[in-house]
Amino acid sequence: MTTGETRRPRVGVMGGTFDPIHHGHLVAASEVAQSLDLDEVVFVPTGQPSYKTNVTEAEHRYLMTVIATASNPRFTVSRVDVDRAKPTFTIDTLRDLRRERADADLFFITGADAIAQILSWKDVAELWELAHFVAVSRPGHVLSIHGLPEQDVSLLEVPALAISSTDCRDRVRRGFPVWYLVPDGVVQYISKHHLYRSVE
Ligand SMILES: Nc1ncnc2c1ncn2[C@@H]1O[C@H](COP(=O)(O)OP(=O)(O)OP(=O)(O)O)[C@@H](O)[C@H]1O
Ligand SMILES: O=C(O)c1ccc[n+]([C@@H]2O[C@H](COP(=O)([O-])O)[C@@H](O)[C@H]2O)c1
Repeated sequence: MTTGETRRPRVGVMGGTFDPIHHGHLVAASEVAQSLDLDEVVFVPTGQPSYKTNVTEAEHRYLMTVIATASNPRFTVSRVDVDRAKPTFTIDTLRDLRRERADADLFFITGADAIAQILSWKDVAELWELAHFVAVSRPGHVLSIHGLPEQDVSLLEVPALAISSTDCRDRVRRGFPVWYLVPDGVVQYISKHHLYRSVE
């Protein structure tokens, strides 16, 4: 960059169902932000996820995401997917964020399990034009760029946290603690709103 040129903001986008958000999500976003020198990471809870059924009400998942990210000045939360009255597809997420952040470069963050499925995502050819994709390691999943466009996808090893939302929900349902798997405020939110007590 020559003197006088302004740097384009570098914005990470962490999409997820976040049912509930846990420390695996937060560590992934933090590590990518550090490694790619991001100015901000926007967490985007899905509205109605396209491939998951029986998820918790979007407003609860959104509020838990706000609570979990509140203490990090680089983390923000977007309602673009929660407020869209149709199933969530990343193509729509990125189109909306591009409109809002026309001056920024977007970096969509996924785990190793999600990137392995990406070729089946809606309008995948256009996804590469809207953002660079950063896939992070996740215990139990192979992190691979095989079959993906190398110029559009980066891989990053992050500290291994064997945490999943499925396991957190299951622990709450069985009466086991989720302290230290999810942020303290999220533990309290789950308890206050009696989430995950029974299988819907
Ligand atoms: N422990 C983890 N380490 C690294 N990446 C993760 C981890 N948990 C989730 N991710 C990634 O975060 C994104 C959002 O994940 P999601 O909200 O579906 O959580 P999950 O734990 O996979 O949920 P569930 O168990 O309900 O399927 C996905 O790209 C996923 O791969
Ligand atoms: O666009 C798609 O076709 C698509 C299919 C599956 C998942 N995604 C996105 O991948 C992210 C993680 O999804 P999930 O279901 O694992 O929480 C989230 O942002 C989803 O919107 C996107």
